[in-house]
Amino acid sequence: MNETQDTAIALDHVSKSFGKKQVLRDVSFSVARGEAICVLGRSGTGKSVTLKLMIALLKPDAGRISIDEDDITQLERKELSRVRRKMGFLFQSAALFDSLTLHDNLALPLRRLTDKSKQEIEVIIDHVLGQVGLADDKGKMPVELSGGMQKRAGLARALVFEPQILLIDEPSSGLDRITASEIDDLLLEQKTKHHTTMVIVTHDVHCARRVGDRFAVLDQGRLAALGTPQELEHHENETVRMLVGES
Ligand SMILES: Nc1ncnc2c1ncn2[C@@H]1O[C@H](COP(=O)(O)OP(=O)(O)OP(=O)(O)O)[C@@H](O)[C@H]1O
Repeated sequence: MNETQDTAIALDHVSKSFGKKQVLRDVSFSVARGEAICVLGRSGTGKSVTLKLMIALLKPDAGRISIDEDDITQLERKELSRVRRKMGFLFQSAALFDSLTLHDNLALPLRRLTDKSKQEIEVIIDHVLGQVGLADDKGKMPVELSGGMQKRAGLARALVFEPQILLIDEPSSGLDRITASEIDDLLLEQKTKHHTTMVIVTHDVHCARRVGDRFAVLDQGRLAALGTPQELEHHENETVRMLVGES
């Protein structure tokens, strides 16, 4: 397999500004199929923006962003939907619809975006809720779910389309250490069992070390370092060493 076939996501000289503020500066890195990359960096350094660029919620000012062989910066809306269908997203808030039960939150995208039968949809919902340990909670409203359960529900919703790529922003924010580590377990299982490619933005170095194969460290909008935790522990940049070191 050549390098292109083996690459799920590639950022190639990507820059992004908002008004006069330059957020990302000439960032290039790629994520191999089945690899989990954790994006680390201080607050406001462009981690979430990087994730949003990867699903074309934002457009770069310069550079290419490829998902498999598609440069998503050049795609029309219809083509973009085809590419996005391969991807699942879990953002900081699980973003469930408050007026729908957990079951209906999962059923809605399946009804809208696929021609699956009612029965097939029920099978998928039971499967993903079982995967995240919420099999008994499908009748609950989002407000009845704890923070950890909401994260798991968000993950379940990201999984309904069996995505090849998962983009996750802060999987453990707002969770206690034990609940956070349960989320890490789910991500790890998704990676090992389903070989899902993952990009995880996190401030939680424990999560990063458990789930991430490599770290991409952003510092003031530049890619300051890319490598395994072991490779980065002795990096020349002190910010990198502090971010990847176990506290
Ligand atoms: N849509 C937007 N419009 C204007 N500025 C934005 C927009 N999105 C992000 N920014 C700015 O870009 C910068 C980087 O934001 P981003 O959310 O990527 O940071 P981050 O590294 O994820 O931070 P944190 O760790 O605090 O979540 C910030 O200064 C933010 O204010």
